[in-house]
Amino acid sequence: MKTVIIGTNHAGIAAANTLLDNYPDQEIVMIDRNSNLSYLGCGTALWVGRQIDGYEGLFYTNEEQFRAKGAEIFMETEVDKIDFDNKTVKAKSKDGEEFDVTYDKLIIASGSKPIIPNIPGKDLDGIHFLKLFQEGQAVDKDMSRDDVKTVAVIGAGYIGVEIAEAARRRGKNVLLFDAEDTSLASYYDEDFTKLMDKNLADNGIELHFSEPATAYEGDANGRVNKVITGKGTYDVDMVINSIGFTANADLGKDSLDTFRNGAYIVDRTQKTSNDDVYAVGDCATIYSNAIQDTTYIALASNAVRSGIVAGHNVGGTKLESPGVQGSNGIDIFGLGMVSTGISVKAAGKNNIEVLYTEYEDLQKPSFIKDDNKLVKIRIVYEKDSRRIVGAQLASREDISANIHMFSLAIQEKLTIDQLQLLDIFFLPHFNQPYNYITMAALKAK
Ligand SMILES: Cc1cc2nc3c(=O)[nH]c(=O)nc-3n(C[C@H](O)[C@H](O)[C@H](O)COP(=O)(O)OP(=O)(O)OC[C@H]3O[C@@H](n4cnc5c(N)ncnc54)[C@H](O)[C@@H]3O)c2cc1C
Ligand SMILES: NC(=O)C1=CN([C@@H]2O[C@H](COP(=O)(O)OP(=O)(O)OC[C@H]3O[C@@H](n4cnc5c(N)ncnc54)[C@H](O)[C@@H]3O)[C@@H](O)[C@H]2O)C=CC1
Repeated sequence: MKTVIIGTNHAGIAAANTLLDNYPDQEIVMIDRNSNLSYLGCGTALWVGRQIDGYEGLFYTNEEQFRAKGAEIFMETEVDKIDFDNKTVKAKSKDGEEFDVTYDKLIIASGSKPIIPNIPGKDLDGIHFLKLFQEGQAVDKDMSRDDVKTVAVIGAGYIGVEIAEAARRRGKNVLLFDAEDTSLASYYDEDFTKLMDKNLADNGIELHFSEPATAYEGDANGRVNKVITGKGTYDVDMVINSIGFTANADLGKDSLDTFRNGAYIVDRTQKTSNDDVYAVGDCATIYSNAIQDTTYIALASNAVRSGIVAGHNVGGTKLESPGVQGSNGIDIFGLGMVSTGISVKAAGKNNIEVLYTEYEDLQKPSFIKDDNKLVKIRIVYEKDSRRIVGAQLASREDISANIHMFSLAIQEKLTIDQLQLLDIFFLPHFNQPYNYITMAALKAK
């Protein structure tokens, strides 16, 4: 059996390793247009903000490791067409050499691409995106220029907030713009986003919300020097666009069923509408247990899991994904926030009628004087069924591991009432006897 994998980043790597490690008879061909693989984009802001020594540790594998396992791997090689009828991938190397590769099964792991704001001035120098390692390098280089004093970040989602922090840590004036009236609007409800907005402002980031950029202007050398919005004109020396990702799924768009954003629609085994073609990671849809429907969530965690699922199914072991909750987290200037499932706001957008319960308390009993910070929790549940559909937590303590339990609760359709008397251990070094999870659940109407 010969399997071709297009795209060798997180999803493609997970599929390839699953096949190579578990199905020795498989012939694996991996193709990627990039010169590197396994780059953890999540580390870009840490590196650019000088919170880690450099970028070297942000790669967790390389092409030699795949060759050693027996795969054939072509880097800097672009697939420009797939002939689904003849089960052939048409590829072109960086030297212009064109060649065909046939397959029995195909796994498309072509990922996502940043959404480009289609506004005047979008092609000026000094305007950046943050997806590839090379784009991180370009941002880092530009930020090292002495004449770059003011950085505009367009989009205050996860990438925007993280790179705004990094630019501030590099001593820049930072202007953060978003079309919504808060940061992180698609992940948290207002009570939580307000905490992050204050945190950003307290650390010197100038917030411009409900203020999308409408144009960029440049100097005589063609370098951006102004951001224009409906509310004003701002002098800037550099722009970073981070207004979201969309699926990079052009290769199969005329042959495979696609979602409203173009992603390949897949079933729980990652199979597309073609029996011999699987799609994994950011180029594919995913099943959300919170909304109980197919959706699109671009995360490395989902990419890895979907790659494992596809690998086993292609290898011959039927394995269905349990679906996801879109669990995610962020840490900015020491404020940590984690969420899973849907917020109250997102429930409204999905026409799901919900209630919520919340609680705020110190992590540990008040007699613990050191490292004892406030924790804010909100649990969102469906009004009629009382099924838990989301949770959000914020603290300056590391409370991140709590979110996994809520992820499991959503996956397993537990109700808010089942949480009330859940056995949660107590030790003052860690937590309180009247735990905030228990207290929030007991308060649920
Ligand atoms: C700055 C940043 C920070 C992030 N932080 C986090 C985080 O903290 N947590 C988290 O879970 N997620 C995070 N993400 C999201 C995460 O990186 C993506 O969800 C993940 O990369 C998706 O993996 P993927 O393999 O599906 O796609 P991609 O990473 O997009 O990889 C797709 C691969 O396909 C190749 N390719 C595409 N088309 C072709 C073609 N025609 N021919 C050959 N090769 C092709 C590309 O070169 C690429 O290597 C972050 C993303 C960024 C950019
Ligand atoms: N910590 C994590 O888990 C991280 C995850 N990622 C993932 O990578 C993907 C891409 O990240 P982002 O680009 O930050 O997307 P995002 O979806 O997190 O945020 C995009 C932001 O841009 C705003 N926006 C949209 N159009 C706009 C416009 N025209 N003008 C101004 N603002 C506009 C939105 O309101 C939103 O706040 C996401 O799926 C994200 O979850 C990225 C970084 C870190």
